[in-house]
Amino acid sequence: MCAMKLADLAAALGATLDDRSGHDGDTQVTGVSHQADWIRPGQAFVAVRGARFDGHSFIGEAVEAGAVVVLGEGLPEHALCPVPYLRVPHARAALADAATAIMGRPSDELSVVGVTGTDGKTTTSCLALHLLRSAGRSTGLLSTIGYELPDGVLRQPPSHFTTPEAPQVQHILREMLRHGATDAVVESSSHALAMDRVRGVSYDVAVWTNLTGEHLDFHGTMEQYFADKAKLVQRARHSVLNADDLPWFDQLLPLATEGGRTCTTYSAEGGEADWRATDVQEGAEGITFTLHAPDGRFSASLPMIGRFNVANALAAMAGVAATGVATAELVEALAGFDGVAGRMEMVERGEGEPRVIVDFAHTPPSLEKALETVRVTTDGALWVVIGSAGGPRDPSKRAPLGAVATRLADHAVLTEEDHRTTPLRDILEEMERGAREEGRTNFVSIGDRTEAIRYAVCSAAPVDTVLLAGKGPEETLERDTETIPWAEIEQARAALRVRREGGCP
Ligand SMILES: CC(=O)N[C@H]1[C@@H](OP(=O)(O)OP(=O)(O)OC[C@H]2O[C@@H](n3ccc(=O)[nH]c3=O)[C@H](O)[C@@H]2O)O[C@H](CO)[C@@H](O)[C@@H]1O[C@H](C)C(=O)N[C@@H](C)C(=O)N[C@H](CCC(=O)O)C(=O)O
Ligand SMILES: Nc1ncnc2c1ncn2[C@@H]1O[C@H](COP(=O)(O)OP(=O)(O)OP(=O)(O)O)[C@@H](O)[C@H]1O
Repeated sequence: MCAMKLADLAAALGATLDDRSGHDGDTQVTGVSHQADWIRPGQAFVAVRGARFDGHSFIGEAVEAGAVVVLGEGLPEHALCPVPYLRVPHARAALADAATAIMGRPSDELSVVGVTGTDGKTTTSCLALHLLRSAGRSTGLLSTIGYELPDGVLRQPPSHFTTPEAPQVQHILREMLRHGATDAVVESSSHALAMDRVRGVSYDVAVWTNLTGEHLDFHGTMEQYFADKAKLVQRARHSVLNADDLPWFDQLLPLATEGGRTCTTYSAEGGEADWRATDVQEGAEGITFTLHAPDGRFSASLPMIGRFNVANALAAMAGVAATGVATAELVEALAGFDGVAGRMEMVERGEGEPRVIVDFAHTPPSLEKALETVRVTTDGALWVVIGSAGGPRDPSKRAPLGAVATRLADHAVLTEEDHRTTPLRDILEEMERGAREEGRTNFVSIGDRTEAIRYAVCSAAPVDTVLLAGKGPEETLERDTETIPWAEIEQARAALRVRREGGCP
């Protein structure tokens, strides 16, 4: 177990001990958490003042669970803290620094590839993991889909995040090391970069996919969103940048090369870059292209659909090449990639059945790209089933999603997607408004997602494609205050079964 003395922890954080509670510097601190009900005996509780709660109100719960010290930006007047209180300037920074110190700075012993961007982070992370492992590197992964130690078993941290809070990040990196990892791929969300969840991770390589409007409810402006994500590039020894991602590429380039750090560039459009793709041919089962790499030209084959995956493949190859893997090896490994669950995943189908694809696209730009790319290999009509999340999630994307769905598909089925306590009718009306403003009427709204999927699968002709967008691999659906188990791929299979067995209306 990792542990450190309270006095050493205070020194490492540059913190002041509040003498109201007295203290013993020799107390062993065996871990740290921001969440009171996760505290185990001997750990430190960091009281974070958040948007919804003040962590100080959970001090009693944390101490009862065994917290030996509390860290925070200041104990409220008259508040009781029966254990030592360490005053720190920034609670989230202290959370990360404490976790990093207690876990013994695991990332210093790993070669870490970080991946950030609005779309394609998970796909690029999984591609990088596959390429590293194919090169014989013992590699771990931390990503939206969960985390993997080098044994390749997918596990879930105790909260569903792309990048969990710093104690989980540091713990998982330590576990990777304990299981013999030399390399790690860390998908790094903009929230994580903004909220110090990955402070304490020393990145060797930063991979940038792209930046489009998302999460503006949290970041406020595109400039702030960019600045938060750019932190990854500013911290890495080497960066891999997307030359097609304008205007951001031009702003990132100087940041990536500040202070003698290095960078490589890629372009899936065949533009000027170190890694380029030309002659892109999309087939029903995969894509081929000519790869122009710094050390030569190669014929590459990617067993995935979706033209944007060429960009993800280039990003992953350039990122892994920066850790010392030869291009020929990367090209060979790419051809053996199994894909990522819930991202352009094709559902098995029988004779006379439409092609059904499960995809995670849930932003207007990614939906646009998903529909455009699926269109290329669709002989008949294109159907899309799509919803938009409720609760605090960015409401400004609802109307654009309706617009994109009805403009680029022949038939759109608007439905639920984690509407939480937001009235579903309000979300659907926004999506319908977006469609109507485009002058489109090719949609129906069916609130129940199971029924919506069945309707599309039953209505589609054998030459058609049905894209089930938005849920991808997610395992739950949030309906009002209920969270129900969900598996989109099973929903798709069930709908095809209904069709096969003559159960369609
Ligand atoms: C905007 C955001 O990311 N907020 C996160 C943040 O909230 P916050 O700082 O406002 O904290 P708070 O909820 O007010 O709570 C304050 C403190 O009290 C503690 N607490 C709270 C309640 C309790 O019963 N006990 C307790 O100890 C909390 O752990 C926290 O330390 O810290 C909380 C504790 O970890 C998170 O639950 C919360 O995630 C919210 C719910 C969330 O949905 N985050 C999403 C948007 C997110 O992080 N997504 C990114 C990006 C995904 C993508 O790119 O698509 C991700 O990395 O997953
Ligand atoms: N490079 C890309 N550009 C645009 N869209 C993409 C790209 N890569 C993937 N997508 C689309 O975005 C969806 C999500 O892909 P992926 O999970 O890899 O991205 P992500 O950034 O991890 O998303 P999230 O953070 O929301 O999990 C895919 O299903 C696909 O439709």
